[in-house]
Amino acid sequence: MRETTLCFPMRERSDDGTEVLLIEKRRGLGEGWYNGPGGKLEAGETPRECAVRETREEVGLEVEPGALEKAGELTFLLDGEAHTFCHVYRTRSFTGEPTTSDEAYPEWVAVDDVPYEQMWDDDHLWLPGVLEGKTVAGEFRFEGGKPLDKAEFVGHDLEWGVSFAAGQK
Ligand SMILES: COc1nc(N)nc2c1ncn2[C@H]1C[C@H](O)[C@@H](COP(=O)(O)OP(=O)(O)OP(=O)(O)O)O1
Repeated sequence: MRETTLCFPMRERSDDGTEVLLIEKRRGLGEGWYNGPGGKLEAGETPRECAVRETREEVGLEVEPGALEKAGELTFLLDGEAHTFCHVYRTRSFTGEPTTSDEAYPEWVAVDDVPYEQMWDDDHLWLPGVLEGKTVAGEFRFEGGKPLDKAEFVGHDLEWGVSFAAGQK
C-alpha cells in the first residue's frame, strides 16, 4: 500500500472569512482535479517530513514540521484491497507565497467555496470537517480496476473526533 500525505495551508481573509490553499494537480494521480499539496512518502521519510517537502516542492511554501496539525487518516481501497493510506494535515503557520510548479497550480479558495465537483468523489465527505478543525479517520472504497482516479467510488465509513497514536501524529 502506498503511504501518502495531504497538507491544507489556511489563512484568514481581511473580511473575516477563511481561505485554504488548494492545488490544481498537473500530473500523476488526480491530474486536473483540485486537492491539497501532497504526495508519496520517500524512503526514510516520516509523514510530517513528506508533507513539508511536498508543500515546498509543489507550491513553494515553507512549513515547520511542528506547525502541521494532524487532521486525518484516510484509507483508500480499490477492489477490496488497500491502495493508499493518506495522512492529512492542516496548518496556519507557513512562510512564502504560493508559486506554480511542474506539479501544481496553487490557488487560495474560500472554505465556503471549495470546488468539490472538481475533486475526488470522497473529498466532500471529510474535507469540510477538516477545514472546520475536526479530526477524522475514514475508509473509502473504489471499484473498477486501476488507476484509482478512473475507478468508481462505491462506499465509505467515517469516524470523527479521533485521536492519533503518538507515532502517527
Ligand atoms: C481517493 O481519494 C483521494 N482523495 C484525495 N483528496 N487525495 C487523494 C486520493 N487518493 C490519492 N490522493 C492523494 C494522496 C497524495 O497526496 C496524492 C498522490 O499523488 P501521486 O501519486 O501523484 O503522488 P506524488 O508523490 O505527487 O507523485 P509524483 O511526485 O511521482 O508525481 O494523491
